[in-house]
Order: sequence, then structure tokens, then C-alpha cells
Amino acid sequence: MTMPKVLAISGSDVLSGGGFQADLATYSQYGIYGFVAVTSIVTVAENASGFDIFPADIEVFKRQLDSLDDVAFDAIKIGLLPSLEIADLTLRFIQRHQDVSVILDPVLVFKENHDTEISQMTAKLLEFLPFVTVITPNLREAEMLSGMTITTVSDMKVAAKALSGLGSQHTVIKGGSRLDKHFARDLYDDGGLSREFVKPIVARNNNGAGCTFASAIASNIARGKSVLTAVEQSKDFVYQAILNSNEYGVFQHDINT
Ligand SMILES: Nc1ncnc2c1ncn2[C@@H]1O[C@H](COP(=O)(O)OP(=O)(O)O)[C@@H](O)[C@H]1O
Ligand SMILES: Cc1ncc(COP(=O)(O)O)c(C=O)c1O
Repeated sequence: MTMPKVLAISGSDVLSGGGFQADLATYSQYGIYGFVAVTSIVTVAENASGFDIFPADIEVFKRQLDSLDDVAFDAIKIGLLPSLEIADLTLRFIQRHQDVSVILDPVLVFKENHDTEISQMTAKLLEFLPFVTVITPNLREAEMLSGMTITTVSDMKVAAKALSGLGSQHTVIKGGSRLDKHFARDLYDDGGLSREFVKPIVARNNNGAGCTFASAIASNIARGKSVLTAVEQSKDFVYQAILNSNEYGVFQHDINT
């Protein structure tokens, strides 16, 4: 049997916690053949106070996507889009491939609080929603995309419904420690059904947890699982990944706020 094929449209994380390094590591755990179109290169900033994002040359990025037009992917996972131009080309790519499941991890807010040009990018990401199978914002990203303030699990439910209403077939909002200091609560919504997935918060390096979670969802969907089952299984997968994570690099991370 041939392996399912999943494309990551993602950045490179030089420390390999997140980005396409995390995507490929996850695909390999699921027996998925992983492809990558690189959106950007992320390095530790020279003063070591955070990260610097270097967008891919726009022509090079376009040529990567054009090269992939004839591959029959089983799913496409989208991560860090560092500029509006790169986001636009990505949107046009998924519009050309509407038969493929798309998992959008809207990387607007890093754990390291590196705010990209947030309001314009938020508006651009909203244009993706009608072409997206699952969107996986963290709490702050969900607030930006929905225009709501989220302080409780019931706010999270309303925001998830609002995002599903804007076109995403399935929404998973990843709750942070602002919501609950002890439990990592994620809220799933498909426009009708709403489900909460909860795990204890683990005090370990969770850099790249968002990338790993979205890639696991993409892998499960590519393997034929329903989206709800894919999310449930991926929540377990990322929990195990954090329990076994390496502690290295210069940053300690909180679960997103
Ligand atoms: N410290 C942690 N302990 C347990 N689960 C976590 C922890 N950090 C993140 N998660 C889980 O990992 C997944 C990714 O979430 P998160 O890291 O908050 O996303 P993002 O990287 O987009 O901010 C979610 O399912 C979240 O609940
Ligand atoms: C290229 C890239 N994409 C995405 C992320 C987001 O990572 P996380 O899953 O921790 O939000 C990072 C963070 O380092 C990154 O470098």
C-alpha cells in the first residue's frame, strides 16, 4: 500500500521545536510521506530575546507551490505565513485544490509573543475559512479571528461557533493557562456539535506543540479518520509528545495565554 501524502506549507524553525521540522517528525510517526513548501526561515534573534522571521523569496515560494500542483495530496497543513503575499499565493493554491482536506494553524501569535503584522494577516486568514476543513487557533488567535474576548470555556464555545459560521468546517480552539491553570482545554466545534478535549498541563517544553497538533490532525485525516476522531487522537498524541519533549534552547515556554 502506498503511504498517504501530506503537504506542509510551513516555516523552518532552526531549533526544530516547531515549523516544518515538527510537521515532518509528526508525519513520520504516522507513516505519512511528507512534502514541504517553505514559507520562511525562523532563527533565534541576535540579541537572543526572541525569534527573527525571514520570509522566503516570493518567486521561489510561488515556484514551490507551482511544482506541487500535480501531486495528489491526502491533506494539506498550513502553518506560519510570514507575509500577505505568501498568504495570498497559499490561498490561491488551496483554491486550486478544493478536493483536498486543509488544516490551517493560523500562526498569528507565537508562544514567544512575536506579533506579526497581526490585523492585516487576521483579515487575510479569514478569507481562507471557506476553503478550510479544520482551523486550530490558540486563544489569542481565536480572539483576533472572531473579534471576541475569550475568558471562559463558554466564551470559547461561542467563538468556535462563530469561526465555524465564517466557513471553517471544523474549529478547534486551544485553550491556554489564562483559562485554566491546571488543564489544557481545547474546544471542538463543527457548526452543530461542540466537544471539549482536556489534558493536564505538563510543565515541560511545549515549543511547537501547535505545529505538532495540527500535523497530527492532518495525518489522521489523511489516514481516513473522521475530523472529530482525528482531533481526539491528536490531542493524546501532542500530550505524549510534550511529556517526552526535549529541554533545550534558550527559551522556557508557557502554554499560550
Ligand atoms: N504544557 C502543556 N501541557 C499539556 N498540553 C499542552 C501544553 N501546551 C500545549 N498543550 C496542548 O498542545 C496543543 C497545542 O496547543 P498550543 O501549544 O497552545 O498551541 P499554539 O502553539 O498554537 O499556541 C493543544 O492541544 C494544547 O492543549
Ligand atoms: C517556523 C515556525 N512555525 C510555527 C511556530 C509556532 O510554534 P508553536 O507551535 O509553538 O506555536 C514556530 C515557533 O517557533 C516556528 O518557528
